[in-house]
Amino acid sequence: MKYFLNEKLIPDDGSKKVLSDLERKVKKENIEISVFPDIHYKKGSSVTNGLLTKSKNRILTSMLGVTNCGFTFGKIESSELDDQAILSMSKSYSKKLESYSKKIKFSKEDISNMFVEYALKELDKDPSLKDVFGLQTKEDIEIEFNRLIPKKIIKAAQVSLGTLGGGNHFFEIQKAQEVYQKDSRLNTGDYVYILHSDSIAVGNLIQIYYSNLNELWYLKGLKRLISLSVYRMRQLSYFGFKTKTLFSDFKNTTKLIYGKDPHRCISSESIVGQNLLKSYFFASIFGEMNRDMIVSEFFNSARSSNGKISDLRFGSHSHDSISVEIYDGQSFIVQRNGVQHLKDSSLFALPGALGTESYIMANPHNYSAYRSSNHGVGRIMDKHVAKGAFSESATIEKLNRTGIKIFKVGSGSISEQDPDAFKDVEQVVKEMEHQSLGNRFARLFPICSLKG
Ligand SMILES: Nc1nc2c(ncn2[C@@H]2O[C@H](COP(=O)(O)O)[C@@H](O)[C@H]2O)c(=O)[nH]1
Ligand SMILES: [Mn+2]
Repeated sequence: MKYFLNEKLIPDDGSKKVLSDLERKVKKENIEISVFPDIHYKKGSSVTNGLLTKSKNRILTSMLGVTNCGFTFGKIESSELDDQAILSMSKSYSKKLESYSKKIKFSKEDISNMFVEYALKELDKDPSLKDVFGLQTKEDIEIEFNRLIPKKIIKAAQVSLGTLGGGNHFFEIQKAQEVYQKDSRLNTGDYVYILHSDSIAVGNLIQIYYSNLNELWYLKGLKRLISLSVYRMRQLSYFGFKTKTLFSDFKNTTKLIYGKDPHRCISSESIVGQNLLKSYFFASIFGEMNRDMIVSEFFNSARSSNGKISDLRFGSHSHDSISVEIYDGQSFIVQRNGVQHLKDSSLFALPGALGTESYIMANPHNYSAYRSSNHGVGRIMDKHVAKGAFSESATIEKLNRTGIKIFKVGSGSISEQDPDAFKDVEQVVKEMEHQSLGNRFARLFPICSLKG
């Protein structure tokens, strides 16, 4: 186990036990585990947040989730901006964003074409994936997309593209308080947006198709029974008729969807393993499409009231992923759960918590950390614990005192996001510098948050 943190940053929340169980279970599978400073326990999950696993060819099912949760961030460029203008453009965009949910805004053809265009771009950025996936041309992508992605998922994409999703997803505008490194891209007083969202409905459906359905645990009674039966039927149709791996790769397909062990592994070289990698790749593309859509809609909406305003994008980094990566000339399966894949980017976002300081960090390109860093500070209280510890009104009052303006666009709880449920950002940033995971580039403070 590789630790990129001081032990003091491991909260007393059960994560140590989860880690040792995981280590014991995967010992024989030859999987290397790295732990990052945002480590924390997540109710219902058999792994902690802040984990990266690397293996020659094993897909560890407990590390799979709704793929491409990530941060997209950049500077809002305009010569005439102040806090009031930011608040007014955010308020009008929040109304728009709220009204997007449940509306079909794109045709099936639009969605399929966007998937293919984004896939082409991704493969051009990382040409080694073309060989890994056997996707050399646009036609190859179209064939594999149609073979692996069911109509149900296209429909989900039609409805959800451009929406924020729930939970702790947010779109925040922050103001630079201090810029530590001389750089023409950012000055004190500039405004920065940070968007946190994932592949929402698309990623959720892919995750459910390729799982043993244990994630339906949170449903109760009849609802659970009905959902289980519906999804089992969908899986049987997907693996029996659409991809047919129930016949061509019976052993791995049944291990994947019926196996009880949360830490079961399947080979990435098996037929179902290959399909899984490509399906998660397409789901991950939706995460990117969606964050791009949200950001561009914000700027479109802001332009209607503010004229000259533009997006100076700093980066977009997923922190929940499964990918094939080359290290020292060899390819590996790398899975990240709450760990940002920074690749060659110069900057990355490090949000603190709602109503607290955040940072833009410079990427030290740490090869031993697989060009990765933690994706935030991490919790000291899991969501359900925070919900019990803080009332909705007490958290709102606490946030009001910080001066942040909150525009609610979803039905997520605010007390779950209470700033006191998170680790201290200064302590985490200091540790990141110590571990060569990132260097301070700019310190930010939020003006407003559009909350999912
Ligand atoms: N600025 C904000 N930062 C937040 C908020 N909620 C969480 N966080 C930070 O981001 C990561 C992301 O969490 P995860 O759900 O992807 O695990 C978390 O560790 C915090 O540091 C917020 O509302 N605003
Ligand atoms: Mn996330």
